[in-house]
Amino acid sequence: MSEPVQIDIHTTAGKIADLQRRTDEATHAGSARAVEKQHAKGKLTARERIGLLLDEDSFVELDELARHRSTSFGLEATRPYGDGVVTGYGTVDGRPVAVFSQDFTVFGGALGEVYGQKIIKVMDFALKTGCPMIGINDSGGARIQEGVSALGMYGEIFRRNTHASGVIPQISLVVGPCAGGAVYSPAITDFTVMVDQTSHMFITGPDVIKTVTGEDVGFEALGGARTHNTTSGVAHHMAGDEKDAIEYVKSLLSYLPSNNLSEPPAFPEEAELAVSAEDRELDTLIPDSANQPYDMHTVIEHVLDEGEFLETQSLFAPNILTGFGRVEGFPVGVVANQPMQFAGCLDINASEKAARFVRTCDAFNIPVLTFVDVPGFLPGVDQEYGGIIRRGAKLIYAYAEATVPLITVITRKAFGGAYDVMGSKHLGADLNLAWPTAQIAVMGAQGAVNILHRRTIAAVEDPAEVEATRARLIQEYEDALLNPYTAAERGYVDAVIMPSETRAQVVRGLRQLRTKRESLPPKKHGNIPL
Ligand SMILES: CCCC(=O)SCCNC(=O)CCNC(=O)[C@H](O)C(C)(C)COP(=O)(O)OP(=O)(O)OC[C@H]1O[C@@H](n2cnc3c(N)ncnc32)[C@H](O)[C@@H]1OP(=O)(O)O
Repeated sequence: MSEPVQIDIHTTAGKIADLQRRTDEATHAGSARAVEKQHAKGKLTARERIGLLLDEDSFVELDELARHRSTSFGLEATRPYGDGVVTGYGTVDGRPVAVFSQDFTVFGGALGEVYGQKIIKVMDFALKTGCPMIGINDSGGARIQEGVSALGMYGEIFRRNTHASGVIPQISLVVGPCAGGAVYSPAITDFTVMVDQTSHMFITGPDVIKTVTGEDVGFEALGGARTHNTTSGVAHHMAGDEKDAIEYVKSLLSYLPSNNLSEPPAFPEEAELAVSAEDRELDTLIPDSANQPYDMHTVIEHVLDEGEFLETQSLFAPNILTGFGRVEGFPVGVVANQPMQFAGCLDINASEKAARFVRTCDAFNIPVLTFVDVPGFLPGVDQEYGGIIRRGAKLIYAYAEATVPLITVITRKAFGGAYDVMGSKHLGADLNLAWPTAQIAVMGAQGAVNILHRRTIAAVEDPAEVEATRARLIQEYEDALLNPYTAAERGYVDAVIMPSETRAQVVRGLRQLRTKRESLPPKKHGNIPL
C-alpha cells in the first residue's frame, strides 16, 4: 500500500492539492464495496446517471463539499463529502436543466438535513432560472439518525415541488427504493419514470403490511415499476434499464418548454398539405360495424410528423392514449380514446390519466389534439363506488380550464356525457372536426331503441317479428341520428372532413391557433374535484 501523500496546506501548491484531495474524496464518497453492490443489482451510481443524462462535460456541481454535522448515533465518525446526494446543473441537448441524484452508496441514499438543504437549494435554483428539474431517486428515505431534521427537509422539498408545479417541468427518475413519505416528491412532479425490477415505491413496505393487515406481498408486486405503471398509475413509463429510463426522460424534455413563460422547443418545417396515398389509408380505417374496434394509434401516427408518438402511461388505462408528438415541428399533446380497450369507454383511470395530461400540456403551452371514439362512461358498481362522478369530473375541468389551442377530431362514437367531456366545443375547444363516420348522439342505437320503443317492441305479438321490429327501429335511429350532420348544423363541429384530410386540417388549424390568446377570470385558484 502506498503512503498517503503529505500535503502542506501552508503553500499554494499544497492548498491546490488539498482541494484536489477533497474533490477526489467527494467523487468517490461511496465505498468500492457499495459501488460494486450497486452495479451487481444492475444499478448505476449517482454520478454515472448524471453522466448519461447530461450533455458531455456540461455538469456543474453544487455543494460537492457539503457534509452533515450530526452527532447522533455515532454519525460524527462518518462525514462523507456531498452527504449522499449529487446536485448541480448542466444541459440536455443543449438546453439548461437542474438535477439532483441520490447516492445509494452513501448511507443508502438516506436523506439528512444537509442532504435536504442541497436538494432545496438546487430546486430554488431551477425555479429562479426557469429550467426543468430532474430528480433521480434512489434512497432509503429519511435518515433515521437525523430524525425530524430529515422529515423537515422532505416537507421543504414537497413545498418546492408544489410551488414549481406548472412553472418548470419536474421529472422524477425512480431508480431504486423510494419509500415512505419520500414517494410524495415524485408524486407531485409532472412525470415519474421507473425501471423494471430495480425501482420500488411504497408508503409502507411488505413487513409493515404483513403486520398490520396480514397481507403477504413482495417488493416487486407491491411497488415495482410494473405495478405503478399498470395498476396504480403513479408512474408514466416503465423502462427496461436505466439507460432506457434516461433516454425516455430526454425524449420528454424535447417536447417541454424550459418553463411556463417560454415556448416548447420547435423545429419548424412546412408540411405538405396535398392529400397523400398514406393519408388515404385513413379513409378505409373505420370498420362498417360500429362494434368492431380499430387501433387509434393508426390515426395518431397519420397526423403526427413522421408518425412519431411518445406515449405517456402507455400501460395504465390503455382505453385512453396520451402522449406527445409534433406537427410541422411544433410539439402537441395527444389525447385519444382507444376502441381496442373497453371499446374506448371512459372510466376512472382513463379520466384521471387524461385530465392530468391535459393540465400538463396547458401548463406548458402545448396544444392538445383530441381524437374521439367514445361510447360513454364504463358502467359498473365498482366505477360508481370508486367515484367516477368526482373523478370523471376532473377531465371536464381540465379541458374547460385549458387555454392552449385545442383541436378535436371525432372519428366515430361520441355518445352522451362522454361527448361533452372529450374536448367538445362546449368545453372550449377551438376547432372541432368530425369524420363522416362520426356518430354524435345521446347514446348508441341499441340502448336508444330499448328506451324509446320499449312499448312498440312489447306490443309485437309474433315472437318471430320482435327482432325484425327492433332491427328496423335501430336502423331508423341510426339513419336519423348517428351521424355528424346534426352537430354540424348547429356548429358544434366546425367541419365534417374526409379522414384523409385530417393531417392537413390539423396543420392549418394549428397554424391559425399559434396566436391564440385566452385567459380565465382572475381567481386565487380553482377547486378541481380532487
Ligand atoms: C417524509 C419521508 C419519511 C420517510 O422517508 S419514512 C421511510 C424511512 N425509510 C425506510 O423505512 C426504509 C429503510 N430502509 C430499508 O428498508 C432498506 O434499507 C432498503 C431501502 C429497502 C434498501 O435495502 P438494501 O438494498 O438491502 O440496503 P441496506 O438495507 O443494506 O441499506 C444500505 C445502507 O443504507 C442504510 N440505510 C438505509 N435506509 C436508511 C435510512 N432510512 N436511514 C439511515 N440509513 C439507512 C443501511 O443501514 C445500510 O447501511 P450500511 O451499508 O449497513 O452501513
